[in-house]
Amino acid sequence: MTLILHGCTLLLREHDLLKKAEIVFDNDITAVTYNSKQAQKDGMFFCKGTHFKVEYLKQAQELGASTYVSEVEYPEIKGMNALIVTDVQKAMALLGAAFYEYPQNDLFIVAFTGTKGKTTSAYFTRGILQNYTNKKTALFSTIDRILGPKPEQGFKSDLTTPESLDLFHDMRAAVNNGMTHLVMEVSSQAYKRNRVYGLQYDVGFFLNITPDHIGPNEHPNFADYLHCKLQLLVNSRACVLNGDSAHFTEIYQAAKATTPPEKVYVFSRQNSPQAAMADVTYQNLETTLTESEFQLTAASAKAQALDIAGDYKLGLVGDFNEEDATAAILGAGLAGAPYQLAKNSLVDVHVPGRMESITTQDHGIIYIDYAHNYASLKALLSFLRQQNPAAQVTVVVGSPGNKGVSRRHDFARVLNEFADQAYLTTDDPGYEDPTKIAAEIAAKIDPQKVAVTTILDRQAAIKAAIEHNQAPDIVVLAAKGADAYQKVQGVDTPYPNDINVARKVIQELEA
Ligand SMILES: CC(=O)N[C@H]1[C@@H](OP(=O)(O)OP(=O)(O)OC[C@H]2O[C@@H](n3ccc(=O)[nH]c3=O)[C@H](O)[C@@H]2O)O[C@H](CO)[C@@H](O)[C@@H]1O[C@H](C)C(=O)N[C@@H](C)C(=O)N[C@H](CCC(=O)O)C(=O)O
Ligand SMILES: Nc1ncnc2c1ncn2[C@@H]1O[C@H](COP(=O)(O)OP(=O)(O)OP(=O)(O)O)[C@@H](O)[C@H]1O
Repeated sequence: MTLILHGCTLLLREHDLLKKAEIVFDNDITAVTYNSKQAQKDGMFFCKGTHFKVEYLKQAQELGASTYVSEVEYPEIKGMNALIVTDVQKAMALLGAAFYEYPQNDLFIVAFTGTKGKTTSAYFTRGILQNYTNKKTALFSTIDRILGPKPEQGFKSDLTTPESLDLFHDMRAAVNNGMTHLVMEVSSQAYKRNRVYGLQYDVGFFLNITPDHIGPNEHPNFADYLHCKLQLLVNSRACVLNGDSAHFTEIYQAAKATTPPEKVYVFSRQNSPQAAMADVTYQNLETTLTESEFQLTAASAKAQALDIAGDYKLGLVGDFNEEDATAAILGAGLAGAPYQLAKNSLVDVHVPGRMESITTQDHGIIYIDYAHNYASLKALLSFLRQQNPAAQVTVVVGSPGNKGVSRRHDFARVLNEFADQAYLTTDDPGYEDPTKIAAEIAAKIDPQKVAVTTILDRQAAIKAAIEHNQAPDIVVLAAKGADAYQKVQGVDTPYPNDINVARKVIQELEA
């Protein structure tokens, strides 16, 4: 793949991004990168980021990069073309898409944003579309990125939504691997950082929004968080909205502003206030310990045309999973997948670390779930309370360091509302002291309502919680899902994951 330098300046000018172009020699660009260590001969290097240093640009030049794109000039760098732009992230997304020859044009893209449920909905949608497309659906999720059918074409994700260059690189790889569809998660950071600038989706979902990701490295306030998320709708050819989301009026307005009404779909719970205007409603039929059954009704003519109404079964419990599954059925339906195929596919979908359960002989049921903010932990615990009114609920939980600091008090609040016992432990402490994080959670827990024990060693905390639990009581291992590491002092320290730890503890206890 090649970019012509003159073409780059034209593209940047067209988007009013180019401040200045210093062309030393007019060569073709044969590589693009933002990582100096990966720079190549005749490559284009993007100078971006909070911790950027001129040494990186020097290294890129030494490795052969001939052009740099930057918001500031580096006069000390001689013998390189310089494209000075007003926004390097936007420039990188535009030039990245051009370099990889617009792979998005060869993919039907279903995109999800929302505070909660992106990964689950993406997995459900892909589960259906894999059968509909004969295994030609790629996935860009928080858990993993799957670019093709072979095991080596999938890997663990570092970000929910990758940097633009990685995004377009991976889309191109997916197309080259024969993929025709892509299901992807779009984080608010992706818009804040222009990782998806210029990208259009065939179907864009707004699942829900509650305060989260507000802090020094993320969003300055809730208004900014909502604004970033709404951008997804402006860039979607068809929009699907959860009518039960907070801020629905603003969400609906954003969708209507740029998408014709016949391409805007609303879904809601059947008994919700928005049901009257919803195109699709859903209601629970039956829930067991491991399965839930629900019914989807198509109210409007455009929803009926999709052929998705009927009864469905999920191998995952939790009323929030029915919400995510309804979204997925609509997304797959808009891609063409009909009812029977969706029904048969959905029942088999497994989402790593989301509502996994282990039924023990003597120690009750253990639930492992990724709930890691107020809204998701509340959704999880209120559901389990409602399903098991006679059970005592023990929660093993910690809160991360250096981000989402408000979660500490939020966790205390939700534990006060729904738990009987809490084991406070370690969860990605980063550069903070986990003892201090646990103490901050504990300080807001009402000891009259919740018995608190702090055990920083996560495996030991899980063991203690399960050991002391008896049927019909429940243990919830919250917030880490299937994470296979703890982030400690900037290092991803291997951790066997909560599911494996729980299995091992139960095996030892019941041997
Ligand atoms: C705040 C944020 O979005 N930061 C991301 C951003 O960092 P940055 O652009 O500031 O880059 P930096 O780390 O300061 O490094 C500066 C630059 O020097 C380059 N470099 C560095 C070293 C070197 O030797 N040579 C070199 O060229 C780096 O490649 C980089 O381009 O670009 C990096 C990739 O280049 C990301 O890894 C990093 O994500 C950080 C780790 C992160 O945690 N981001 C979170 C907040 C995030 O994006 N989360 C969302 C989900 C949350 C949500 O729902 O909003 C996500 O999509 O994952
Ligand atoms: N629709 C929903 N509403 C509220 N909570 C949900 C919903 N769907 C899932 N959850 C809860 O949130 C947790 C995370 O779900 P999921 O990974 O699908 O969300 P996400 O949007 O990808 O989250 P994150 O951005 O934190 O990675 C689940 O383990 C579950 O407890």
